[in-house]
Amino acid sequence: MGTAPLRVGIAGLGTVGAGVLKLLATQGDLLARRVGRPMVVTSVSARDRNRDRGVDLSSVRWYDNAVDLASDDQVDVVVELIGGSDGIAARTVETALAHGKHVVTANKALLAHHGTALATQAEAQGLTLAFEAAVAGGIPVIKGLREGLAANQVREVHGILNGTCNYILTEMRTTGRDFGDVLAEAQAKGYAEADPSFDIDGVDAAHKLAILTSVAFGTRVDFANVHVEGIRHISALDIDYAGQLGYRIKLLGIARRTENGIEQRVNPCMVPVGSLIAATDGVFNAVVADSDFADKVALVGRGAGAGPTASAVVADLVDIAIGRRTPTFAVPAGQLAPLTPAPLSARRGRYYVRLMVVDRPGVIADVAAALRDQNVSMESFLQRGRAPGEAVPVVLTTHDTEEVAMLRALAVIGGLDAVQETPRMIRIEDY
Ligand SMILES: NC(=O)C1=CN([C@@H]2O[C@H](COP(=O)(O)OP(=O)(O)OC[C@H]3O[C@@H](n4cnc5c(N)ncnc54)[C@H](O)[C@@H]3O)[C@@H](O)[C@H]2O)C=CC1
Ligand SMILES: N[C@@H](CC=O)C(=O)O
Ligand code: NA
Repeated sequence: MGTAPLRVGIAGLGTVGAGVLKLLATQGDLLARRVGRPMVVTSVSARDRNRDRGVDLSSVRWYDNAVDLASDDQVDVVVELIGGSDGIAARTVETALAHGKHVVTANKALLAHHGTALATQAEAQGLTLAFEAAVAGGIPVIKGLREGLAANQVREVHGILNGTCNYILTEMRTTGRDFGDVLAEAQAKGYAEADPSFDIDGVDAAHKLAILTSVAFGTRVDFANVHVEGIRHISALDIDYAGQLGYRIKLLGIARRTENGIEQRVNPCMVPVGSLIAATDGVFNAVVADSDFADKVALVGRGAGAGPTASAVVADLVDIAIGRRTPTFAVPAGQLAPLTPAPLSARRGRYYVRLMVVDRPGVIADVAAALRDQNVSMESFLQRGRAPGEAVPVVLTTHDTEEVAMLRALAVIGGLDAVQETPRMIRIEDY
């Protein structure tokens, strides 16, 4: 350590990279006072050298190839802000570690796929691999879990982990705007991934959940065992019915310890209107950890965007500058346990179902019979208006039931002549 500057190389100068440059330029004095030495950007790499990023880079070394930056001997820490699970981002991080440099990254895709291996590589050399920005943007959720809740056994972590989806669902509900329009706006604001299908298909939230699970439960990062559903099929009709029933629809990530193993899933859920999760709107994320001694702890904040994400990146740089070190995923990488996945079909809980049903006598009796045959008990039933001979929405909610029974009943219901579209099922979580 000492008072020598911490020399930072930044690979990737897009939304987050430019945000980090701006933050370091703005807060330089404050940070130097806090860590006892300056943090200096010595090298950068991006695709377009000529783009104006609002910061003078004339005295900074420029690399067309980020992998070359990763072996620059005037760099102590490589900040990887390119993105992608493989390719250039992975090679940059591996090269940096191989050259004895600490790494800070916001790249959840990379960590979800290679987190355990990279942590092993970093820890073997006494290096830091830090990623606060990778999960829930500016919210200090990794530090909160890993350091703040270090004394606890975590039972469950759940929350809103994708700002783009939450922004879309919020705008659709409050303004009635079209899905595609709102997505374009989220992209313009710098919230979405380079390929926004990662956001709307739930993959980005699943990457983050896989990382959270590892930190919370001391298991190897296991993205392959996350059940993933996105928000493409959520219609204005479902959002409206959710409101009538006293719920909001949110895309949630849930990691839960069960008697069958650890359940990891990302899917749209209905949550009660009065809950913290329901009240978390727009680009905000919320993460709730339930643990044995601390009980429930909730963190809420901006999950995407230049400023909040840069704040998390620089917080990791502060740790490196002052020599504050912890195992990458809370437990030394070599001691992370393999994850035993709990089958999602074992979930017990309530369900919302929407059917598009031809309005004719006897149909509802057939639906009710299919539910009865699987021991699924109905809690409420809604059919508004009549349109004899035409398809009308029919909505029902269930009491607690096993997912496997629900799915069997829906397979029968979906096969009825009078049911016109694939039944839509949304899990209800009483958070
Ligand atoms: N945008 C956000 O709100 C958040 C983004 N992240 C993550 O941060 C990372 C960066 O995201 P954004 O800044 O939004 O992306 P972006 O697309 O705005 O920026 C990517 C940067 O990487 C550079 N790049 C691409 N290929 C390159 C190559 N071969 N060599 C050198 N540079 C290359 C581009 O020129 C660009 O400067 C991703 O991993 C993303 O998932 C994490 C949290 C929030
Ligand atoms: N695309 C992501 C960015 C932050 O991780 C999101 O929308 O949450
Ligand atoms: Na974070």
